[in-house]
Amino acid sequence: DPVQDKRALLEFLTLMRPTRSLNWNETTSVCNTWTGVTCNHDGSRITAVRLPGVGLNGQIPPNTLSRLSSLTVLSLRSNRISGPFPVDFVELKELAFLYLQDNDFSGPLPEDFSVWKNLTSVNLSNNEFNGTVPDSLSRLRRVQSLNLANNSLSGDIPDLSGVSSLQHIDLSNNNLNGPVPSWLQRFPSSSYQGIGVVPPDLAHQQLAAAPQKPKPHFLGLTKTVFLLIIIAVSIVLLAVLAFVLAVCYLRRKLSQGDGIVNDNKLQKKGVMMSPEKFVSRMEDVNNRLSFFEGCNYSFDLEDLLRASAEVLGKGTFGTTYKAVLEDATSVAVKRLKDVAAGKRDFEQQMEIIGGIKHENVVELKAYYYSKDEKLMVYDYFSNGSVAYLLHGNRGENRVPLDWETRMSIAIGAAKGIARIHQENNGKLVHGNIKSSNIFLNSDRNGCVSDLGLTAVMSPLAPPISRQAGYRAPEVTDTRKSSQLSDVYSFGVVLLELLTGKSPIHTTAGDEIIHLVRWVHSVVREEWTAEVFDVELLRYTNIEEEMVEMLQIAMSCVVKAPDQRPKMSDLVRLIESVGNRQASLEANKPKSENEASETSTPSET
Ligand SMILES: Nc1ncnc2c1ncn2[C@@H]1O[C@H](COP(=O)(O)OP(=O)(O)OP(=O)(O)O)[C@@H](O)[C@H]1O
Repeated sequence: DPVQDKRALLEFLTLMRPTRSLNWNETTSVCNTWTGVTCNHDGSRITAVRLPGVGLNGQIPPNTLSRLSSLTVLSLRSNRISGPFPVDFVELKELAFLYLQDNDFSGPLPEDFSVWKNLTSVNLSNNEFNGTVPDSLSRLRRVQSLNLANNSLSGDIPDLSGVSSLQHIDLSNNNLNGPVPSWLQRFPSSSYQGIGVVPPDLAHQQLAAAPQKPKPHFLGLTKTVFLLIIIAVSIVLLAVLAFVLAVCYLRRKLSQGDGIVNDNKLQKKGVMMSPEKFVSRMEDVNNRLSFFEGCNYSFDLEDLLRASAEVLGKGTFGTTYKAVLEDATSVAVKRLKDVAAGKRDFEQQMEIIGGIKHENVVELKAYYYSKDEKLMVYDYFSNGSVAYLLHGNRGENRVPLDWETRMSIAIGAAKGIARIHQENNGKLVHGNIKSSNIFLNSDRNGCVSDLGLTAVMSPLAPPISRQAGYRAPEVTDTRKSSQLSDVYSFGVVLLELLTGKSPIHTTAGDEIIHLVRWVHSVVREEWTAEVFDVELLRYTNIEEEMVEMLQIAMSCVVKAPDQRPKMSDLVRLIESVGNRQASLEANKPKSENEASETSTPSET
């Protein structure tokens, strides 16, 4: 245990005396048991303290938190902390995420923000900070999100046009001088609404020039006007009261409802929930987002609920949302339905999945399990899935998916699946391989997502499942998936890459086509060339490779599972197709090489 850090936190706790009791016990392990505290890998230092809505009162005692010199995340939001911004926070040199919003801090902001070189996200909104916005903010190089809204800041808006990392800023509802600078105008207008856009001098001049009206006094009004005003005010008050009662009623319903998260909450933008209430409910049952080691995210379940969310799609196992967090990070959150496994089995499976660190497997960053909700959190892939790249955006401005990228997708996905098959003593099954679960990693190679869920879900029979086109014939329900049925599904993805067609699609005459059967029939008639995507016909010198890839794909989708190749063999085979083409290219005479490069559109 980090003894010094632990002592600093205990002193902080004793002096702050939160109204909600924390399980911070001198005799227990700070890294393993203390609520809201995270340590580094070897447990030698505390790196994150998150205490939102625990009823902290009064000023932060000096020389307590500031001794946690390895702290990167500090969240004390939604408490009743008062007093000035703690000057000794300058000691927290590693600080990257600082959340002090929704407190009663007052006084000026720190003058020199540049002492926190790693600062990535700062939220000081909803306090009573006054004074000016420090110029030193413009020297931050990593800051992505800055929220100073709803304070009493005044003076000029500093020039942050050079802070290229900035993705989100909110200066709204302060007394800052206008006009709104052009760099700020590239952000949504809500970022600067309610700041005084007229310089105070000008405002004075305008006031002086305006004819001064005598101040009305209610005793000077006629009786009828006075009565009318009273009636109007009463109606407004009644309406407000009715509204407040309705909101309270709805909130109660929600908190008693059958899930911590429901579709409405996730779909509505910026959903607010009383932090105190929410946190207590989470911690009562000791439910928190479980992050995996090495994950550099710093948000909690409440942040997820407050994030703006957009439905990406409904799949076999649930609905996936894109959530944009306060610090502008986007994550994909999969909300599972019909989980059959109990908590321990679920957690065990998540640990297996989250333990896989491979460039061709989409990393599970965190998960959440409660009786009513099961969530999985991944990085968000802004380019969309392979399904989107192949079948989406078929309009005029479609960017064709070139052959090299298709090969990189195939090789990457094959390596990812082969890696998954090594896990859990060589027994782990992906169970849901399809093009919407394959993305492009930073090297533009395929990487696979959504693995290992069949083991924890209720069984799904073929007619219900949307996996139909990818499912091997022997799989009668999803729980019977095997590594060899993964090979079949991967073969269907290869066919998709080669033909550009979805696994089940309809023709112009509404005939339903099953891709595997269609390819078989075309090949049987020896019209092999007909199967390939017309988009690929623009490239020269790739026919041989395409035919070899077609043979590999066909070997995966044979009916008898034991005649299918293993994933490790497939990696070798597909790589040899790619490598051979590369070496052919390299051995060509220079002029020829220049004239016709593989996967370069021909000049037709
Ligand atoms: N990490 C992610 N980043 C971006 N988009 C994603 C991410 N994960 C999933 N999606 C997209 O969200 C949509 C819904 O995904 P989801 O996995 O819930 O369903 P699916 O892939 O259609 O079916 P299944 O549940 O059988 O996998 C799909 O279009 C998928 O490509």
